[in-house]
Amino acid sequence: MALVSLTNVTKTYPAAERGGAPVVAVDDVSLDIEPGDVYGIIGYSGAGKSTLVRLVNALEPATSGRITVDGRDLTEMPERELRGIRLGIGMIFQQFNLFGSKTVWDNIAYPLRVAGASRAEIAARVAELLEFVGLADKARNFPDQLSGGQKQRVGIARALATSPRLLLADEATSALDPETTQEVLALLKRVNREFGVTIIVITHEMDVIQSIATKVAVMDGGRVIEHGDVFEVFSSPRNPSSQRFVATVVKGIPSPAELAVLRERHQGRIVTISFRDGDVSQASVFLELAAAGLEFELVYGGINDIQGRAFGHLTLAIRGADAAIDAALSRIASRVDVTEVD
Ligand SMILES: Nc1ncnc2c1ncn2[C@@H]1O[C@H](COP(=O)(O)OP(=O)(O)OP(=O)(O)O)[C@@H](O)[C@H]1O
Repeated sequence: MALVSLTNVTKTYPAAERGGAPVVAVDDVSLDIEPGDVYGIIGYSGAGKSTLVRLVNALEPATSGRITVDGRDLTEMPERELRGIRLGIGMIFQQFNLFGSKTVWDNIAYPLRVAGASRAEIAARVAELLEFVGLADKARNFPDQLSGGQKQRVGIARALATSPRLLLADEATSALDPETTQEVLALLKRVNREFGVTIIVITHEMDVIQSIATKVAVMDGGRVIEHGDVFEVFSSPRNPSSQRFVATVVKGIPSPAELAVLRERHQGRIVTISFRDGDVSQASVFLELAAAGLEFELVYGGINDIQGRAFGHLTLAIRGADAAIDAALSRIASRVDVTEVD
């Protein structure tokens, strides 16, 4: 059974001005998040990602549709029970949201106190979590004595205090530099693997998804326009809008401006060939072109790695008789994706 299940969920906000149109922040979204998933939700600013998280976290009610967490329907649940649901969901934020006047220890202890844990339980759990996030020596420090990465590790420890099954991370690494981002992502991976916590990661940073998510949903205008296995969605996005989004982060796809430069610099037909792990080898493509007597050079390219599986794009300038190029490309296109730039 899915841990989080959304069925035809819509969230509408009233118009900001009188007479204006209401804002449909989440539009008819259906999504299942299975136990153990690290589920990425991506999309440009305003796509509806944060709203979706607030609905799952029961901070706001959906306008229509059904949301279940752990099999329990949030839609009709009284406030008292919703509070219990919220306790079972950890949350980390871009700005960390730590209590500045409390020590690291007290920040992590806070949710346990709210949940009514005993002094001994709190002491044991906080010590365990400090050890887990590698901050045992910072217990008595205050948040403003910590680096951004350390603050987020405290945020993670606090979110895990009540042993939630689900962790929501809303732009949790967006305020961090690339190296610290990788450290925090590695910690989230451990949270998922060692504690079996299901994680929903909201981000506009595709490299975050690439490094930790197993599944991804792409949102645009409140709708989920594509979802599935990260490798599948990133290596062959089907929806034109997700293709544009993916192209901005995937290595090897020239932007329109770069293509214009390539066309100026190189003679011949410009063709991008996309490879996926397990597809045909690059060598066989080059051999095919050479066997057809065509001259070609590699003018742009890149290989991406998503959790050990590779895919990439190579752009070639090919010169020779048009008919020979057409014949070679059609043979190649029967085995890999070929896109000619016109
Ligand atoms: N409380 C609110 N009242 C009115 N409109 C809202 C409210 N919250 C969000 N919206 C609108 O809903 C849409 C989706 O916003 P949301 O914050 O969910 O997007 P997002 O994908 O998380 O964007 P970002 O990455 O910038 O946070 C936007 O048009 C936003 O202006």
